Amino acid sequence: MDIFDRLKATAAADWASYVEHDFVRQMGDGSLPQAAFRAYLVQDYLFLIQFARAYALAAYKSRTLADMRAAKAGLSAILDLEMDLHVRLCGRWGLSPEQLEAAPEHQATVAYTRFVLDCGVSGDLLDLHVALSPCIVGYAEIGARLAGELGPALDDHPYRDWIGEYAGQAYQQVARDARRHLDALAARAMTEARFSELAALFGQASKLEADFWQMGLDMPRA
Ligand SMILES: Cc1ncc(CO)c(N)n1
Repeated sequence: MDIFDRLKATAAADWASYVEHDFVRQMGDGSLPQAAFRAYLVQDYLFLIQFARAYALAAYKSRTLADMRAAKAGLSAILDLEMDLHVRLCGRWGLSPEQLEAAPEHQATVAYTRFVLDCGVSGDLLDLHVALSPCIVGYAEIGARLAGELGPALDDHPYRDWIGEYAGQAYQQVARDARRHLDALAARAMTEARFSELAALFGQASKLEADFWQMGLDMPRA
């Protein structure tokens, strides 16, 4: 069992509230209203801008080149891979990257991103990577699960671009690397006494992910 599986098992209920959220279920069966998906995706763009800062902070907090390269990989996954999806999908709805960047941040976006940034500022590199891990590994898990359930039906599914992106080779590899790096970091920096603190951070980040999905469901109705 790697550190990620241990964290997930310890924060099992919070993890389930995230990866099995109604938003995810509705995205999978195609019943998610497009307005909810749009509201979510615009906020997710703002979320990614803050997460890019969190990876830059991880580079700053790195004392080894290996840690710095892992932070750089996270930063480029956001700037060079993931954000393209948002720009492409929002472009179809007539939204430019400038308009996305200028959108007001929802409280759920502020809460989650600033929580993670604070974990990095007040803690060390392990705290920061633990707080970041539900994001990257969770989306890889959700994407792979939905793609697996849909099989060939993914081809003409309303959310095929999103599911395909997170189930795709490139993203899956980023998540595997992030998971391996977290394990190496824990082997170096974690004491058993610290584990419950880290599990609490992990559980909190998972809850904030669930709140982020919920924001997507609630916003069009607000
Ligand atoms: C809210 C959220 N969590 C995780 C990811 C995956 O990077 C994302 N794009 N957005």
